[in-house]
Amino acid sequence: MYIAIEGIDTAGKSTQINAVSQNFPNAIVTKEPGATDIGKEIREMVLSARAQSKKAEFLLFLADRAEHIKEVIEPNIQNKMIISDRSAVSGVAYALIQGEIDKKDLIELNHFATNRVYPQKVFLLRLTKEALEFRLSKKKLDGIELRGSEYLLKIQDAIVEATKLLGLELIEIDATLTRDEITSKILDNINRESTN
Ligand SMILES: Nc1ncnc2c1ncn2[C@@H]1O[C@H](COP(=O)(O)OP(=O)(O)OP(=O)(O)O)[C@@H](O)[C@H]1O
Ligand SMILES: Cc1cn([C@H]2C[C@H](O)[C@@H](COP(=O)(O)O)O2)c(=O)[nH]c1=O
Repeated sequence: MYIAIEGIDTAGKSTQINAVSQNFPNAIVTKEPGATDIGKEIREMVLSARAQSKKAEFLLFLADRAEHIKEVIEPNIQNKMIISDRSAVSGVAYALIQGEIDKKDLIELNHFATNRVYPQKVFLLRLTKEALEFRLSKKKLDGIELRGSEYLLKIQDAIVEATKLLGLELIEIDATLTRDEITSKILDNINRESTN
């Protein structure tokens, strides 16, 4: 099974991936951007937010995604549990908010990059404005986080739209619950699927 943990910056994705993966010792734990050699270089470029063109930024994320699908997802999707920190859903959501690329093109370009290989389940960790601002205040912000909480909250809504546009299953979880409560909700959902 290929699952993606989605959410805006500081929603608790890494925390949950660490906890959930303890229950799947053979799982492939991966992320976008930056899981492959080329992806690591792309990650540095995009997080410094140097691209003047939003289209260039989108295409860099898409190049990272194509490499990730080819190197990490496709070789493992048949027989391994894959747990990914972000996915094409983030790609579509961030680009929806930029507004420079037509929705239909966004989806088609992602189909092209991914060979239509997508997560079977997308878990969205949903933050409140207060919790987001508190968590941002506790860390050194990268170029994208410096765009601010209003921007990130729009992305959170766009994640829901992106999941629908891609036709994927979305499970929303309140990211202000305790770490253990969130982990249990994710595991219950995954296990419910595998016993059906
Ligand atoms: N359920 C929770 N309750 C309170 N704090 C939490 C919870 N989950 C994570 N945190 C804290 O919030 C901060 C961000 O968590 P984490 O790094 O897991 O988020 P992230 O979504 O991976 O962030 P980013 O996208 O910025 O890398 C950390 O300080 C973490 O300890
Ligand atoms: C996949 C993807 C990501 N982003 C943004 C989202 C975050 O601000 C960063 C990634 O940082 P993280 O610490 O790994 O969460 O990149 C984006 O704008 N477009 C994308 O396709």
